[in-house]
Amino acid sequence: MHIRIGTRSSRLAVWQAEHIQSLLQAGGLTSELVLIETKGDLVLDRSLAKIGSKGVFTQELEDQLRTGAIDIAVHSAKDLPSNLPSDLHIIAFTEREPANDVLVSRNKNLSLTSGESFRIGTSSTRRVAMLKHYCPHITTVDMRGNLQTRLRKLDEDQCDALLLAYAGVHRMGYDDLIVERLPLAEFTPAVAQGSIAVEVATSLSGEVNEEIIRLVNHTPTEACLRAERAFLARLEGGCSIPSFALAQWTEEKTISLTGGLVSLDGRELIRDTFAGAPEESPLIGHSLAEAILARGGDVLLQDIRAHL
Ligand SMILES: NCc1[nH]cc(CCC(=O)O)c1CC(=O)O
Repeated sequence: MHIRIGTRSSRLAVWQAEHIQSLLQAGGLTSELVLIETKGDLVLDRSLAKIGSKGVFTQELEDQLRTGAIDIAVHSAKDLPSNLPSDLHIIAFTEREPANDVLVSRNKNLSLTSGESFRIGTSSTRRVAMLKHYCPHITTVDMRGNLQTRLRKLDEDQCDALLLAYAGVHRMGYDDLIVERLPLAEFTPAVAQGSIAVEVATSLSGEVNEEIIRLVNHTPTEACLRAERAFLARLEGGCSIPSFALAQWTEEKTISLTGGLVSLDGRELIRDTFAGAPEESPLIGHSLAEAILARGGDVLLQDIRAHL
């Protein structure tokens, strides 16, 4: 069985596709990478919120799944829209890396807790809004592009630090540049941050499906991410909305899901926690979303949509 793996061509995307490739290899499945450019890679002069449509990093890969040019598409799970078309689905999530954001800089003395003012490069509405909420002394500089491009901008002094997902920084081998790990309880990450997802067309044969799931899927991560993605789906939000959610396994083998919304100006932040059995993870996500909407999240969302 030979698998054609579709991936974006950024270094992080290729690393992730090669990671899936090695998991398949361990089970005796050979594979090759097919590099595909997406709108998110090509349009670099506008923020993701402005490009607007969900799936800016995924659409072209999904087109190739449909034509059968590739068998599976590998994505950062975070980049996948919460509502997939009915002819496509995610069959596997890799074991999640630590999900937190990290501060990356050449200056080891920088810290968000110092109260000192400095410039952080980020294009994420969630990170900008959370910084306004927790660290109003920080200024943000809009910064798109892949990890290498952002590091170059850091070195060109366009900002003093970057705020990034630990997972991507670690995968690229930049751990040495991490000057601070942000606490999950405050800087709760984006839905699905830290895991890699395998997406396929529903037409892919059952046998291949089963084998890929067996070799790649991490069941606890999957239960957590299905809860988080159900939360995001209920809010009808893509990665451009400043929402956040993190599900964790508890010692009692239940799932505890914390998540919410933050206003673009950072003034309002709504957060709540729901727990339940892993089999009910979509329900947990849905309940959390309902609670957030009922506590003022509905008005907040309207306001966010009007300003993006
Ligand atoms: N939208 C960009 C993106 N998508 C996934 C990751 C990091 C890897 C991951 O979360 O698995 C990143 C970069 C970042 O947010 O710093």
